[in-house]
Amino acid sequence: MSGTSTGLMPPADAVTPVRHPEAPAPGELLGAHYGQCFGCGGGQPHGLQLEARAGDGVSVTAEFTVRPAHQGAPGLAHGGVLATALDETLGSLNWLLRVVSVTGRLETDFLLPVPVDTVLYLEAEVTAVAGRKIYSTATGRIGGPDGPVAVRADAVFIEVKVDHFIENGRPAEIRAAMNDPDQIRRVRAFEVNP
Ligand SMILES: CCCCCCCC/C=C\CCCCCCCC(=O)SCCNC(=O)CCNC(=O)[C@H](O)C(C)(C)COP(=O)(O)OP(=O)(O)OC[C@H]1O[C@@H](n2cnc3c(N)ncnc32)[C@H](O)[C@@H]1OP(=O)(O)O
Repeated sequence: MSGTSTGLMPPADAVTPVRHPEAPAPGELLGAHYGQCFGCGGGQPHGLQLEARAGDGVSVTAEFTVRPAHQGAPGLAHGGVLATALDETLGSLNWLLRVVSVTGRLETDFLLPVPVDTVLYLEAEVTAVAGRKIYSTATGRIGGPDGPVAVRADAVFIEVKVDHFIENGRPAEIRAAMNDPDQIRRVRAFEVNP
């Protein structure tokens, strides 16, 4: 773990992450966890529409194409959008652990500017688990797996129950999600009785 903040250092009792036996096979597309998610949902026209695939062990890969709606400076991706791409890729590690978790801390290094039309190739892996704390790291490369690293992040995600969303989300969206069979099916991948 190369995080520089104290909260990103796994404690001494942290353990090696274990891929869930029913995790999607390496290479399998993971799909959106929520259709209206700004990071991965197909229902957000200006969203990132990031597509993640299961990797080996507790890892994922993902691709995100930078579009004009994602600009900060002329012709360049906004840093917050790039942080979102890293956050979303790290969040999709949930599918490999079969645990629901949310970002507690995300530390991002921006190493190169990322032009519009770039395909950002992302890789993320869980490095350690300590109780509810899931430590992970990610990189984003320009153009493909052998491209130069433009952004990188270290994170700690915190495991939550599905109730976290039910209790905190706006009621209208929660009701709609609970009435959507696709959404319930996705949640069942994490918990039997959401
Ligand atoms: C049918 C209904 C439909 C539902 C559909 C749902 C589908 C779901 C599927 C998949 C979802 C995946 C979504 C991924 C999306 C991409 C990722 C995001 O952007 S997530 C959004 C941004 N993040 C937040 O909004 C978190 C806001 N924060 C919180 O809610 C709380 O602070 C929370 C849950 C993180 C922790 O609160 P506590 O009260 O549960 O727990 P405490 O006791 O504070 O912390 C537990 C342990 O974690 C450490 N911790 C907490 N925050 C930390 C931090 N910031 N840095 C380091 N450690 C932290 C603490 O020190 C503690 O550690 P010690 O067990 O004592 O050793």
